[in-house]
Amino acid sequence: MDKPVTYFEVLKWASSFLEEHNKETAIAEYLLLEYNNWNKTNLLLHFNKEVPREIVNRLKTDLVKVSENYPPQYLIGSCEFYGERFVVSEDTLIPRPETEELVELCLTENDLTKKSVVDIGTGTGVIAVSLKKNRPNWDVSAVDLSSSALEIAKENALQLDTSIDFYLGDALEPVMDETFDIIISNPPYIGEEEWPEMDESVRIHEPKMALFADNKGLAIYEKIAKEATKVLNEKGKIYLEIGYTQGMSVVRIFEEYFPQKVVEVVKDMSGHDRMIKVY
Ligand SMILES: C[S@@+](CC[C@H](N)C(=O)[O-])C[C@H]1O[C@@H](n2cnc3c(N)ncnc32)[C@H](O)[C@@H]1O
Repeated sequence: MDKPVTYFEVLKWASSFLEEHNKETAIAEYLLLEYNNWNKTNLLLHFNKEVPREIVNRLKTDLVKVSENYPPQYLIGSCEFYGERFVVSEDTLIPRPETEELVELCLTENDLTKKSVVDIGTGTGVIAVSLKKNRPNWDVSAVDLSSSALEIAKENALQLDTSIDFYLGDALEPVMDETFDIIISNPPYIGEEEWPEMDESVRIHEPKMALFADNKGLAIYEKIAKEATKVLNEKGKIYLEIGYTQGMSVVRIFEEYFPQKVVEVVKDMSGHDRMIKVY
């Protein structure tokens, strides 16, 4: 890789490097697109063009880190979510496509009229910011237990020109003197016993506070349910992301606290139980 190379050649070389290290070969294309701020068509149009030396060097360095299980999104420092670009850091969970489905569900079921909304465990702020972007009349609050994650969320809200009230604290505790039409959350829901099965890049590099909850990952739902009884408006709704095995357990928790409401499991695009809707 020391003599001039084309994008085609560099992609081929990077893909085989990743394959040798049991990593997804698509990461090579992802990195090249991100460095250049290109889409796939731009890359195709550059296939036979020479790659600048600084890009070859950056790719080499980054591929070594990826081979050591470092998440590529942290190398780039940002990622796309629901059509917008969000800053990410090691202090925040990397937003997942399943969470875009949670945002989509909430937007599909709720119109533009003014509503008060709270996002619990906002992380990068992806849920809160995406809702505010698409429903400018909503008053959106967001809570996180991590002050460093909250700083990233504030930066994203500012960059994406959205006004959100941020609170540092535990679940709904900082907003107990308010009431809400919608409570939404992608909380930490992994139980400690699932730890060994998790991908090393997640285990080592993503923040534990964003991943784990006690009692097989159910403790946070219990806390949210209990506190929500005090702040959810009579006709209010709750939208939650869940682990794909947790459907019935989370339904039982919310049925206990909200016996007057319907509690439903919603599947994601892969057909897994992924969300809970309380209405
Ligand atoms: C699974 S991440 C979700 C981040 C972001 N909402 C997303 O969907 O990408 C969970 C977030 O909840 C925060 N968190 C963990 N326990 C919390 C608690 N008890 N109260 C508030 N936030 C909490 C973590 O710091 C983390 O940012």
